[in-house]
Amino acid sequence: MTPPLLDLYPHCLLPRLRFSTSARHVLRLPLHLKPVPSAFATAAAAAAAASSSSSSLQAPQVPHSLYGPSLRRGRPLPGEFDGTLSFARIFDLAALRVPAASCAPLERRLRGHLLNWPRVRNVARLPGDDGYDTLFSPSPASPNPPSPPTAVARREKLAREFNARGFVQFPNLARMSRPSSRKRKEKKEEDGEAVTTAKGGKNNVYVVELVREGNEHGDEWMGLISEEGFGKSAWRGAPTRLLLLDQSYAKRRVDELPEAVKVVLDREPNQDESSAYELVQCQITLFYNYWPMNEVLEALLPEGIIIPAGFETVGHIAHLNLRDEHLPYKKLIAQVVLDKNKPKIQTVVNKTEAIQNDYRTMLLEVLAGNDSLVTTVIESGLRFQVDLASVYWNSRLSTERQRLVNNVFRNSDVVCDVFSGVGPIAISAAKKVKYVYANDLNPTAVEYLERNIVLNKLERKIEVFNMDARRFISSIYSSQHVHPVTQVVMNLPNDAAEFLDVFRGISRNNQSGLPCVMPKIHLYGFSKSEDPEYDFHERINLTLGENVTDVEMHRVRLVAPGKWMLCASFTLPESVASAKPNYLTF
Ligand SMILES: C[S@@+](CC[C@H](N)C(=O)[O-])C[C@H]1O[C@@H](n2cnc3c(N)ncnc32)[C@H](O)[C@@H]1O
Repeated sequence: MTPPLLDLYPHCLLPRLRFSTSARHVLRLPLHLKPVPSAFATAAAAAAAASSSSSSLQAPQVPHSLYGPSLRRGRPLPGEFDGTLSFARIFDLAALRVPAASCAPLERRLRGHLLNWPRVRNVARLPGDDGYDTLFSPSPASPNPPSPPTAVARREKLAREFNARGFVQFPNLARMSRPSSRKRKEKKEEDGEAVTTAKGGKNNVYVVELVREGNEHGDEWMGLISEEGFGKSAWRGAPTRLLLLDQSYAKRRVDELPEAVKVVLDREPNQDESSAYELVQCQITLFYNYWPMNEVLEALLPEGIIIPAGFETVGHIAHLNLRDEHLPYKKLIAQVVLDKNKPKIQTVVNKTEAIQNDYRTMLLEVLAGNDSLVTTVIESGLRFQVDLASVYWNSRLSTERQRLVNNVFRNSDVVCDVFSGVGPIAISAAKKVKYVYANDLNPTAVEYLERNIVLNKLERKIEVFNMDARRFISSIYSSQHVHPVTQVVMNLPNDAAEFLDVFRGISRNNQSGLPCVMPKIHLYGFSKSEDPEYDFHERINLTLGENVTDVEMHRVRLVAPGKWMLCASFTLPESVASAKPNYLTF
């Protein structure tokens, strides 16, 4: 029976602080989910028995530090216990309200006592509390400060002084008169309801508000909390800032604070003997956009499931490798990955089957974002267009490609890339070496290879072939190619070694009239053996029918527990090149 669905909103903001368009979707999660951490006990219910393929493996739960923000701490927004999982969490803090001008020196002085949460600035400004000084500072000629102007007078003055430079001089006004295009768009998308991003951090990651109850300056601060800025309840004093204090000082009285903070509060009296700085209580609300991917996933997924920690990226595509236990939640996981990695990531896919076909392409399922699997990857300053649905690409091999090009190839080399794919080795080699022959069996890969050669303006240095590897190697050595090959790359790790026999007798077919140069071969392979180098060397000897000496082995990477990808580099023995061929290619 299909379990009932529970609507989960990535976060629930107050109506005027609605969710940004990127994450406004509703996450629909099967109700049979195990309760999410205690903070969300009301949101997701029941045990995660539903996953037929779920593994019994218990995830090592990372202990949560007692310090810093966490979805497990704080409290939800009021009135959010209606079955909706909320990611908005409120935390109580203490802050020093200080004049804006003293903020920077005080920040230095109170270092160690200020809030130190990732991605939260310890200086908070409140909307509306801005610009008064710039606009209405008394002229040096008149020592008496003018009485605060009325709202009408302020608007008139602004209108008089606002000109082309106004946007520089009065950033607040500029913001009010010309909302950013993004904000305008959001406004439209919100069915006419205004979305405000003015409060607190960037992109609604967090919002700081003063706690009004019990605040002796309650009325005064009311204006700051309004969104109207210069509206009728705007702040009338000089600009102030809040220096957010370390979370351990929340709700403490002045006499309970450390000496360094007390000194600031005690020793900076105003002319009227009142302190220039005051201790205020405030609250910070952290929204869905604030929380890192792993925290959100941990809240959403049933307890005991290993939280998918990472993914590979290919251009705008995030490539997940989900375990069986994740599959019932694959769309949910993908949506979180998308939300947390926008705008760089636009599409999230999962591999549905291990690579098995000749072209080494993957069967991918698009789980979130747009459906396009055609993307552009930039590697070592070169651009590669790739269609992940029909060609091979592996960003994890970029270090290995650089090793070959930077440390192994010389400028005078002529490189033969037998299994070139869309050209990451061939094209980066062509930037350096004299000439490149690049081949692949997959016609689509060859199409992209040609496209990428043009994209990187290397048409004159690469010749492209679309044939089987054996035929390609034979034809390179039998026909009259101008450039004698000095380096051969064979990057088809599962099977490349099997193709080595094609080198037997290649000098016999040499029709160039020139002596046959023995190329250096860079052959890739996998080994699960305890001694992977020995194992791979044995395979090379077997296929070539000779004992090849001086083989340099390089461990490229561990592709699975106990399984190494290796690169064996050796000069083709003359005895092999002149031996009787044991394989007919034509
Ligand atoms: C592992 S990929 C390597 C591609 C490229 N070197 C890279 O690093 O992206 C192997 C490539 O070999 C091609 N291939 C497979 N069998 C082949 C064959 N018999 N002859 C030529 N190319 C082949 C596949 O189409 C694939 O593009």
